[in-house]
Amino acid sequence: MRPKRSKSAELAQVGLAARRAAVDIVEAVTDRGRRLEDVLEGELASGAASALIAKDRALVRAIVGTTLRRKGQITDALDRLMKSSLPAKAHRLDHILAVGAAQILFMDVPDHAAVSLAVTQAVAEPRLRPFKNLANGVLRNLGRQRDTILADQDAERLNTPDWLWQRWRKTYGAENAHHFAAMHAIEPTLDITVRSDPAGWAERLGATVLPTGSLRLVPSGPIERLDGFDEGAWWVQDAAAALPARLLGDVAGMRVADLCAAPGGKTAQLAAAGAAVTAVDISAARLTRLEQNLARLGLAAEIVAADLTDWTPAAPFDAILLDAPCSATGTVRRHPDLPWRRSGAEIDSLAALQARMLQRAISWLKPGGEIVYCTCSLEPEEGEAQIARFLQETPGFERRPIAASDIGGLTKPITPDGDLRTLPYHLAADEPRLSGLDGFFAARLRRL
Ligand SMILES: C[S@@+](CC[C@H](N)C(=O)[O-])C[C@H]1O[C@@H](n2cnc3c(N)ncnc32)[C@H](O)[C@@H]1O
Repeated sequence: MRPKRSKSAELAQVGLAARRAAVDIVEAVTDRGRRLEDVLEGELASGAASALIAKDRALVRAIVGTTLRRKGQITDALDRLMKSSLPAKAHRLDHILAVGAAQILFMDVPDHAAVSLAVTQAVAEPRLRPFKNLANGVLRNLGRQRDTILADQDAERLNTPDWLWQRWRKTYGAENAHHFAAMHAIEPTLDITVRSDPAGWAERLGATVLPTGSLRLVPSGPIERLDGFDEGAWWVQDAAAALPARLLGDVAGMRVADLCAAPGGKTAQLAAAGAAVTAVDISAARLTRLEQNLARLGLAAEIVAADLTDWTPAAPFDAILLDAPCSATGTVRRHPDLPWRRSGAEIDSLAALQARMLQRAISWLKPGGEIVYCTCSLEPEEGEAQIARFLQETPGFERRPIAASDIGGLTKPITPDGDLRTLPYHLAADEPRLSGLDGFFAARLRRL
């Protein structure tokens, strides 16, 4: 007969699987530079977390998110308590300690549980076993000294790697850099774009209608189970990401190119508004997602898998949206892994690619037609400076300034030149969790 396992032993087993999965994910992101979204998807589908139920999967997400959002503070706190760094062969223990520290410092997990689960993981790995007392001592001390350590830290500065901090300080000033980083510590809400009846859907989903028309909610449970998902009434899209397509105005009946379209949030907006959309992207895998998204929403578009730097359309367009590939530094709220996987070295080459794409795209526009250029970056090279240079060097185009009425009456995200510049702390609400926007830049240009 199989020996009966006690309820608490089973719970400990589940707790352990969740922590193991969290450590695997943090290791893949920080040591191997993998994207958090991809690793999470893989782990939950077939890795250590695949057997977990929804509640425990959510715990894995929460632990990993906290470990990455608070990475700087966690490293600083552990450094204060460890006399020397670990030998290379025990490097995985750094991740086990970080995941333990995230729970002790920032999560509603009893200290003794976080400590014991970390020590159990160390004991289970022969290379780490000799360090089990160290792990135990450091994490227990962390629990004791939590308040003193946290009070002594500059959280925002620590949680932003140097490359990003220096850039933001130079462009926006230290105070703004602090404000950005403060927003990055908060797990953002779910923003969705509805096809119609925002007020009705807000009521059904318990959401708020933002001034820009997007809905904002804190979902309980998986997104696919929310009301209206299966019937294609809405799609997930940050409220800032929903603005660029709106800048094209009424596109009903127009031929519109959505360039760099996948996974299709903006394609869906344009198609839902009645445009005949040609959606172009280089990535076949991402276009498959775009196709699936459109199918769920009951929307259609011409889908083209092509590299924009050598593709040419058969006929010109009435309007174009170019959502160019970029450093994505405006999306750290939703991608807390990004600052730790990037170095900023890619920004100049991305800016050069964006300029090339923009120059090609404008030649596909009918006279009098408009193009919206946008990036989800906070870096001026990919936004303001890009457009300033474009207007200086390209005759036959003018900026059509963005007005507050184009973006639901918001005035803060409009630059003196009339471009859109959303910042992570825009759209402040009383409740921090309901505040914030991704950092987007957009400019609207007209062919004369
Ligand atoms: C910011 S994402 C687009 C997001 C999308 N517009 C949306 O709203 O869902 C940038 C896209 O550019 C695509 N891309 C990158 N280089 C490209 C190229 N040379 N030609 C076409 N697409 C490219 C990427 O595959 C990626 O899907």
